[in-house]
Amino acid sequence: MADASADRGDGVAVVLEDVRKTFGTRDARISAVDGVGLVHEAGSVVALTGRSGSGKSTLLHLIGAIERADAGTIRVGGTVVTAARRAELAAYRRTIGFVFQRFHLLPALTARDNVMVPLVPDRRRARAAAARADELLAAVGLADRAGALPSQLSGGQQQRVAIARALVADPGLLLADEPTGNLDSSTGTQIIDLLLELNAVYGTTLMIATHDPALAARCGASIVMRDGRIAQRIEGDGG
Ligand SMILES: Nc1ncnc2c1ncn2[C@@H]1O[C@H](COP(=O)(O)OP(=O)(O)OP(=O)(O)O)[C@@H](O)[C@H]1O
Repeated sequence: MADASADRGDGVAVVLEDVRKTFGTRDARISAVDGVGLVHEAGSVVALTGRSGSGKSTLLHLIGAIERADAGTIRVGGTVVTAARRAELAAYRRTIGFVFQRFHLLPALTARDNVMVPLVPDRRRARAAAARADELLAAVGLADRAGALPSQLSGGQQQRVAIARALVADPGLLLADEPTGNLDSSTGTQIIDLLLELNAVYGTTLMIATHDPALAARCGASIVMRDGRIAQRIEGDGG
């Protein structure tokens, strides 16, 4: 990976207090997140594990302001996400990165243009944005594929582009929802290596929802979710 330590950003802390989210109607309510509290230190890495339906994705969506909590408090760095108004939320969303199981790249755009998508379009800064995209593509091992379309890349390479895109706005927090779920195990291992390396270089706080025990074991800590609650917290060696 290219040495980008000069760019090392500041990860942000994530603090949740009694966060709740239900879906459905009054007759058929599902408590997807049912009173979650946690403190996740700036620059650290945590895996969210637990069975399908235990609330991992919903929790990431609440923290990332993709969905709104019904109750409780979510603080990310200096932003109280649960109290923020629309404009503040829009600004907040630009300060976090998201990586999904399905890479969600735009098929008609090159790798470089996909990475540049989150940057506010500004003709005067187009050259700087392209340079930043190329730097991040180099950091994820794709220096020579900047001009390739997603269809010309393997699954692992597409996920690398998605990770570069998530990092382009220098987020203090990266939320990853099953980032290795669509990849074979050796490619998945490379993606884990990359995420942990990026955390070490940039200091970005990482929260990773995963069914992959190998990934969870390598994070600094694991939170096991059950029925929308935190059932257990396991401190790992982070290695
Ligand atoms: N938009 C929605 N509308 C209704 N119910 C939802 C919605 N999103 C999630 N749920 C429900 O909330 C619960 C938690 O779902 P969530 O996707 O957060 O779990 P998960 O642990 O991420 O599962 P998986 O590992 O399968 O991705 C489930 O019962 C799910 O069916």
